[in-house]
Amino acid sequence: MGALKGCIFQHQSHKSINSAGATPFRVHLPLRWKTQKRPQLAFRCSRGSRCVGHPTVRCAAAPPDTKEGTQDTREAPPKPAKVKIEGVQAVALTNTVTAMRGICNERLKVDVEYNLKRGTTDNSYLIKDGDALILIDVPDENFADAYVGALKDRVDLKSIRTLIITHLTPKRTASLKAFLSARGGQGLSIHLSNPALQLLRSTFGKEEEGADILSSVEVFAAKAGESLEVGRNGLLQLVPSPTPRWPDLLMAYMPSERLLFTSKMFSAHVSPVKAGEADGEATDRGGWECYQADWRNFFECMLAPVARQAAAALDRLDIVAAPAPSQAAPLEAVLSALRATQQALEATQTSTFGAQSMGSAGLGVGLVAAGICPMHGPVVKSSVAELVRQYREWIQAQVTASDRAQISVLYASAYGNTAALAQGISRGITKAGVGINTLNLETMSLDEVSKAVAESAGFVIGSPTLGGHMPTQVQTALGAILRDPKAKEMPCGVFGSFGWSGEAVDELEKRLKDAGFQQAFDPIRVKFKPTAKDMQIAEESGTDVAQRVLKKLRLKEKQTSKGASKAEKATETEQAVGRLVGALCAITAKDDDAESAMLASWISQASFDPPGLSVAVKKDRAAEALLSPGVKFIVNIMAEGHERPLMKQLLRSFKPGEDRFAGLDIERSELSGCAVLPDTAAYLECSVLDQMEAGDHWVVYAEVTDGRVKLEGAFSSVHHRKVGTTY
Ligand SMILES: Cc1cc2nc3c(=O)[nH]c(=O)nc-3n(C[C@H](O)[C@H](O)[C@H](O)COP(=O)(O)O)c2cc1C
Repeated sequence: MGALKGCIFQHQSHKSINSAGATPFRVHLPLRWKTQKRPQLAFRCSRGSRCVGHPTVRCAAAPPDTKEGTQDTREAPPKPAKVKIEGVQAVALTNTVTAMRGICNERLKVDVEYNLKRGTTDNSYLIKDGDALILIDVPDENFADAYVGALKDRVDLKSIRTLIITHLTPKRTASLKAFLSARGGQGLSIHLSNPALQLLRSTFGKEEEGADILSSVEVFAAKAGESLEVGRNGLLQLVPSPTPRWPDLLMAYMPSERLLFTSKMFSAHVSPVKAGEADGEATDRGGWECYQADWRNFFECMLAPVARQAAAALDRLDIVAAPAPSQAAPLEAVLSALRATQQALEATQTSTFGAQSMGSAGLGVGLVAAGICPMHGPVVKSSVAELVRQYREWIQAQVTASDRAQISVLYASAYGNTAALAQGISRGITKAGVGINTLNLETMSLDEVSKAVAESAGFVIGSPTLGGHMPTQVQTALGAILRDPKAKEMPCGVFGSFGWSGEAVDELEKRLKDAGFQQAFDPIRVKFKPTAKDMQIAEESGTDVAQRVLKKLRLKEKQTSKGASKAEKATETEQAVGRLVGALCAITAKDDDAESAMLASWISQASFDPPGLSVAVKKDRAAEALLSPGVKFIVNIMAEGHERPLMKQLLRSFKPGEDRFAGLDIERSELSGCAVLPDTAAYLECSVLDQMEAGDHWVVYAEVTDGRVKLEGAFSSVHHRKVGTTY
């Protein structure tokens, strides 16, 4: 072993790492793996000799603690589940624009962090340019074959002369490769942002075949304010819109059709297409009422952590929603109405959202959008005004929360597993009404990390275990935190994904503990990809750390104000609201291996036929995540005189992911698998149909699909209060 200088792995398999004996090695790895298709890992042996990289070198050394040929007991990472493709559908949006979308209607367990319960679509758009065509985007690699096939059936690939790429990832370069291999590069120009161009060159362009095809393509880095000509009189304006999450994001606006191609912005992971729907049939029926929860969820996962930058990107676009069409009106009708009103709009610069013209970068005037064409989910037609207005409100709420208190979420992640946990934690923090500053340590300087922590009221730090350690970037960030005396006063937490030993999280925990830091939740250690339960724990941990931060803030505020009780301080209105009563219930919900329960009295019957009810769920409740449309849950209605043990059980504080029913004699519903609690008056099986934001709560509307009376003759337990400011 001593003679071994190092080894290059051409294939990124854990088995090969194991057989080379990763344990005594120091791993120097490019954290940009996720942006590389087949990464080469440079190892350095524990004696410090630098690895001499050569792609044909193969490491033949046996690990020191196993005999050659003995079976390796370390676990290989689970294979990612294959996404089931429904097909690729072409839908004409106008006479010149057709949406081509790859459809997946099943629940995507592989992407549990995005809560993909209603499938998703991967959209691209074909624009008629005289006799030629412009293509906007190629889909994820899962759709590559079906997509190129569908495109070939529809058009002569050679007639596509321009390709605009609004966002590029390694998985999209795979589809690009399929497209270019089928078409050839001659006579094609590609427009993309500068960061996307760098990625294209460093991945696809490095492969022999890729470099060959690319050499015949004209590639342009898009500049702000740049326009491409479309047809005789039309234009397509390109708007680079970088955010920290998507530094390469590019949007495009087509004034002649008033269509805005927004890439990831205004996307939703939901499939608006029913199975078996043919080309041209889909109309993306419905708008805000159908997809609001999906748009919101996408925003919370992807944009809430970078709200300030998202605000800047939105300002740059300065979208002015066109007057909303009636739901059934075809887009064409709206467009002609728009043509008549646009001049007036441009002259006054008054937006539909009030006098909020925010000054666009590079485009001069507000963009009148009759349709928003995103990368995922439905084309936004009837809900442009609503969606844009809500985006502004969500962003504003996030910025306001950050102004009050902010938590830094610091992480590095080579394969996205630790990143997924960071996402879950961030969601939990947002739910509690605290701002977040998410920092991918791979791309941040030490100064930026120190500044972010100094401006925060709490922090969480996450790391994968690689070669028995945390990567250098995490080590460095941890060093900066340990040196900051103010950081020691902050609620904090650690998390990370690992394969077999998981030293990184242990080390993070130990070093913070030894230095006297207060960790708000138990370390989150997840083997490879997080399950639904792991994500639940991550989310609840995020809420825990945020609530600690808020508690500290409230304590500070209390010290500066004279302390009277809530009831004494209540206004007459608040006392009057407190006269509203409800039945005392316990909601039990289950989603895959994640489960939760909560005490609830804000439940009312809301429909006779079919029977339906509404439940108000506080936004920072753990169970909130399990009450999204499509989910089943049970309302256990407590019986007068029997409520105490259940209340005692459910009102104690639980650790993230802790079993809420330990010690209770519960039964399981055959219909939903949810817990049926003992000694209740009755229970109702419910299915969530809709969700509406209502102040600091979500109002969930659910259909009652079944029910049982358990204690014949028992009265329901009623919850009385003094004021309307608490339950
Ligand atoms: C080169 C390499 C070395 C690794 N070394 C370890 C290790 O020493 N111990 C361990 O528990 N897991 C190890 N793993 C497994 C990773 O920790 C695991 O894949 C984890 O899910 C990565 O998290 P991420 O997706 O956030 O990067 C290693 C993986 C690779 C590719």
